[in-house]
Amino acid sequence: MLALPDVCRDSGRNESDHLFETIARDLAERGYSVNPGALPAGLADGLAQQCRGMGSTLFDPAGIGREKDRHLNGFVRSDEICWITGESAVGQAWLSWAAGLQAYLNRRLFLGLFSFESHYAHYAPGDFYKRHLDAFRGQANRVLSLVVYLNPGWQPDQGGELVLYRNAGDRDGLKVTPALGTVVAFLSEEFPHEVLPAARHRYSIAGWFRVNGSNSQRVDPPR
Ligand SMILES: O=C(O)CCC(=O)C(=O)O
Ligand SMILES: [Fe+2]
Repeated sequence: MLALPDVCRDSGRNESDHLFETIARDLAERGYSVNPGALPAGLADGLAQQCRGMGSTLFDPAGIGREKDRHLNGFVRSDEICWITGESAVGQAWLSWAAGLQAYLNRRLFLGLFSFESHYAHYAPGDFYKRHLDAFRGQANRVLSLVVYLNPGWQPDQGGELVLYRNAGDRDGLKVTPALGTVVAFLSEEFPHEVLPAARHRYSIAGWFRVNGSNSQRVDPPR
């Protein structure tokens, strides 16, 4: 078992409160927030180590869509993923950090975020995820997307950027380098985005906060 004292001792509460406030303000003003190097360093290092140490057998090819609608489509995305369930200390620290963000945003913006799901993603050199939306208005209940990057020493010429388009008509987008500790949040129904191919292995966590989608047919959360 790896010792991860920084992660467990210091959940980065004060540090994170400042970040959470920046994210809340950005979301209220423009619907997205990009924060280079903002994840508490101990947590970022622990997550970066864990996803590299897991070995490829724990990753599955990524699918498109949820539950019944899930299918594989190598034309749209070619990465592989591993859901984070909180069975390890570092997984637990991540989920508790995300729960802190959830509580903060609910207090500040009354978003009514109800559950959170997240996975590690591994893009091998050349892998990509074509332009897409994480949720469709009125259909899904994913409301806020959260991505953090786990790549120390990423160089600008190595590609692998997230391109965040400000609306359906935007063709240029805002490019985000997937460097260690960068935290990105955006409204899932509003911002099309894509992942460009990279020259090196690219590790990240992608997560989604959902509102309560329970109805007479289905009880949330689904897992
Ligand atoms: O890794 C990224 O930059 C974004 C990933 C993404 O768009 C997704 O998993 O839905
Ligand atoms: Fe996405």
